[in-house]
Amino acid sequence: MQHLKGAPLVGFRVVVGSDDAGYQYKQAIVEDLNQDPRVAEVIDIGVHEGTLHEHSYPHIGLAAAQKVAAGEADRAVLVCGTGIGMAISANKVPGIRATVAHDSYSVERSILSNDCQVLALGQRVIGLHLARRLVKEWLGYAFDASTPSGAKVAVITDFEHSC
Ligand SMILES: O=C(CO)[C@H](O)COP(=O)(O)O
Repeated sequence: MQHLKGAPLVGFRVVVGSDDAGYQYKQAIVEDLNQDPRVAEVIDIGVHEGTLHEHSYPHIGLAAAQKVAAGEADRAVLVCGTGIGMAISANKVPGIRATVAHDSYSVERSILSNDCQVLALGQRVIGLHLARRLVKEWLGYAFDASTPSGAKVAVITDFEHSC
């Protein structure tokens, strides 16, 4: 992902995943991201039609977060019934900051305050149009480690490194 101050963000590699309860929204989000000029690569890690029940939210949430932590993707968007299980799972991977966010302000702050790489959404909680809009907005924000928020996020990173 390229981030030149003041210029639009481009070149995102985004992992997208869901369990069976988030499959419909995941498909729509994959389609949107494939059309988004800011996105260089969409990595759909499932679930897929025909194997909807093969993997549950922890499998997908952990696998997506591992890709981000390994530097194979910049961000991940994950959908389950509530988003909660995906966020909990993704947060177990060292270096990952994942959150559920179902409103514009929280989506904005999840990047600008918290440098979250993972956005989790609940298909059983919000409407499809809002989910799609939130993902679009989410790609418009970049964290700036030189702001006061940078030092706060660094406390979390330092703690992880000390464990
Ligand atoms: O929302 C979920 C986890 O947070 C998941 O889609 C459904 O989980 P379940 O209620 O345990 O089936």
